[in-house]
Amino acid sequence: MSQQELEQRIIEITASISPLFSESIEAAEQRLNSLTKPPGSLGKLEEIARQVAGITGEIAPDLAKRAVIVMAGDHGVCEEGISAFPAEVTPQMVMNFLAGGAAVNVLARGAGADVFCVDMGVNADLAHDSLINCKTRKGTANMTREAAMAREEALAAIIGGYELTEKLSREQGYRMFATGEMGIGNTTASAALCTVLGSMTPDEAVGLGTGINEERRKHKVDVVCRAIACNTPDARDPLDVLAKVGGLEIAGLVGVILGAAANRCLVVIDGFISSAAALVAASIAPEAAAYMIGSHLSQEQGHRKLMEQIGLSPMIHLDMRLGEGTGAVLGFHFIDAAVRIMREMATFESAGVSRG
Ligand SMILES: O=C(O)c1ccc[n+]([C@@H]2O[C@H](COP(=O)([O-])O)[C@@H](O)[C@H]2O)c1
Ligand SMILES: Cc1cc2nc[nH]c2cc1C
Repeated sequence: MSQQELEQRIIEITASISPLFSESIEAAEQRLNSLTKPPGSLGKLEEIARQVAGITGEIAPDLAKRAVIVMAGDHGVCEEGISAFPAEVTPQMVMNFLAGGAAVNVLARGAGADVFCVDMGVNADLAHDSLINCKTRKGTANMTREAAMAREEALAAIIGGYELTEKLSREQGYRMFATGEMGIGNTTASAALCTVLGSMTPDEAVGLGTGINEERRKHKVDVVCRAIACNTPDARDPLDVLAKVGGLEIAGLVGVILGAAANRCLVVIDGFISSAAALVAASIAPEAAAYMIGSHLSQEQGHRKLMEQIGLSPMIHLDMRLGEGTGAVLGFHFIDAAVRIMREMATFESAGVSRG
């Protein structure tokens, strides 16, 4: 596809995302109020139940087909010494995902989810039967010196994530997705996205990532400032920002989120990097935000403010900061709980319990 065709495709995708079904939200609300509990007493589970109904059009949908999509990509900005780990961990962890040994594999098995691992731009030649190849380039450029990627590359990566998600939904019946990622250096790119597209200062957006100390965090703040000064991304054009200071796996996740929303699927958002992708997706297509469900609050310091800016509230607080989709997959358990409440709870009428 030419750049013009890719741009046109994004416009079409954005236009295809519909608001939630309001009648189904009302039906869910009525059902919740008929169940044997004081109104509203199941808190966020009730909110989730209404949102699930609005997304799918069903009060208690079958969400057995669920997947976590782990997008992997490398970051040229690692040259600046912004991570506690070397860049070669990205391809090494991809092989670990494919072997089933990473945290996300374990938690996905516990939540009945399938793991799809995608090479969006790992800086290595990887070959494995189960690896989905969506590589646009071998890692981004060092964004303190030039744009992380060309606009066309960012567009192609979004479309890659979109098409994968659409295919999984339409051809294989997946109805619930978790966003996952792996990319040494990607908390730096995410912090830059939050600074330009969110209303955060670099100092608020930059955290410790995989575990740097405060002195290195200060240096990371300076790296984010230099990347923004070098590229002057246009905050009114989220695709420009994504291309200049984002990442290939982040672009892939933007596509996953848009693909889920366009196909009326739930998309459960993981930690800081996934939420940065969610911010980009909501900046491109505001209607997509209604399909997002926040999972956990990451320890990465910018995450709380980022979630607030997207309008997401985390279901769980477990002091995690791993990424991979681990928090999002745990979130599946709470969505299952909300659906089960809708399906199995007795009503005041059926149980013969008096209303207040
Ligand atoms: O999801 C999070 O909130 C999160 C917070 C800190 C680190 N990570 C993971 O750690 C890697 C990025 O950290 P860093 O320090 O290399 O920028 C990347 O692979 C992420 O999946 C993830
Ligand atoms: C080992 C390791 C596993 C990860 N998973 C996601 N990010 C990660 C970063 C490191 C360093």
